[in-house]
Amino acid sequence: MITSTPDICSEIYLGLMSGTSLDGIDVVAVDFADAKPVLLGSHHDPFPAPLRDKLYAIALDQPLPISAIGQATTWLSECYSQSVNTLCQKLALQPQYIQALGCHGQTVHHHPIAPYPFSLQLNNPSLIAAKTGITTVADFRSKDMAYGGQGAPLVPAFHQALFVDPKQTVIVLNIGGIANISILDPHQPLIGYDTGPGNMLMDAWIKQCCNQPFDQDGQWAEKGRVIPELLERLCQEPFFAHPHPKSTGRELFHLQWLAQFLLGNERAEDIQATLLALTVLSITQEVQRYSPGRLLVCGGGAHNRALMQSLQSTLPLWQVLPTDALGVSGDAMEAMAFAWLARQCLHQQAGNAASVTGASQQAILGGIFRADTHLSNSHFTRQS
Ligand SMILES: Nc1ncnc2c1ncn2[C@@H]1O[C@H](COP(=O)(O)OP(=O)(O)OP(=O)(O)O)[C@@H](O)[C@H]1O
Ligand SMILES: CC(=O)N[C@H]1[C@@H]2OC[C@@H](O2)[C@@H](O)[C@@H]1O[C@H](C)C(=O)O
Repeated sequence: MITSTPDICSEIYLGLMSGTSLDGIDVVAVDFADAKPVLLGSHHDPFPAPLRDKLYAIALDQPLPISAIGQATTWLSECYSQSVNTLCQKLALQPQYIQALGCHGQTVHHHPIAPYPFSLQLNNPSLIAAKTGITTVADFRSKDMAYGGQGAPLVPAFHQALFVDPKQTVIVLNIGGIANISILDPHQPLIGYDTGPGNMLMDAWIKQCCNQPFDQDGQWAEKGRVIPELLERLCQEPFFAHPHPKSTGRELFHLQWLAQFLLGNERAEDIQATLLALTVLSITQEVQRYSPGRLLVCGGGAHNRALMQSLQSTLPLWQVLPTDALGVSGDAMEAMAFAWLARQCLHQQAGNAASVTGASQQAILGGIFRADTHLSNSHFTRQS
């Protein structure tokens, strides 16, 4: 809870992220008045199951009428607005005290290397501005791609602002649906890239085999044994050997991708153990390229005990810690980054790190969709 009412010149921004895991909506309120951003509060809403199914179908290219995509976008944006309004009510925060909301949208397709590259996030920021009364910043990836960048990952610059340490290498590892790393070497330009699957394949496999949304603490994976030949086949995927800058998504790492490597006689829990090993190996082979220091883990995968133990035992020279140990919530990290990116946009500062995405230059990211609360006759009341 906020203990005092902020003044109208506040530095309070909201950030909203719904990531590639498709588990739901994270919204945060952040105060940037001091050198270190302060998380004022957060809220999570799972997606309604039928919306989640629609978003999956769109992301997996299942045949759907275009109207279904339009409707899903409106539905999703109504859910986003509801989550924002719930957080504001929880914190007793009025829209006029909030500078802006940074709303990432829902990635359904990401094709940074293509004849006409694009990264598609479903989002209706005009609707969100209308329903929340908060100026909404959206479409963060397109400008970076217009300059030839990958459009992802965008969080490394925020990781750098939070965690750079003049005395040692710090790598920030986000384990969401996809895993990505930010390499914070005090003597080198910022680097960051996606390493491959985070939880995405493990989630999909346990959903198919056990109808569970995810493998709690990696317990099911721990019941299985890694199949070395399968792991080796999975590691042949060219994405893993590709040099950075690079980024990926559900369009590459899905169950059909996995199916092509299966012989059909494997035990289901052994496959899960092998998928966990793939996540660990694809991360650690990248981390080991850099001089040892601290590996700070955020995203939902930081809750997976088996995954965290395997990371630490594979990287004995590294200190593996959740970012929470340094006072920054790993569950709120990505949404906080989009609050920061919204602020960068309003302050006309760069949001991308060209050394990360490969863009030809830094750029102000995002489009601004203004709230209408200052217009006459708009006694703004939030709509649900
Ligand atoms: N206790 C737990 N044990 C194992 N896995 C967990 C646990 N808690 C969360 N997870 C994993 O974290 C996932 C959600 O992570 P997160 O919210 O970081 O994803 P995201 O924001 O969608 O991803 P991305 O970073 O790709 O955008 C869940 O789908 C699940 O796989
Ligand atoms: C296209 C897209 O949505 N990519 C996500 C995804 O989820 C994790 C990883 O892949 C990262 O590259 C990115 O998200 C974070 C927020 C980023 O841009 O840094």
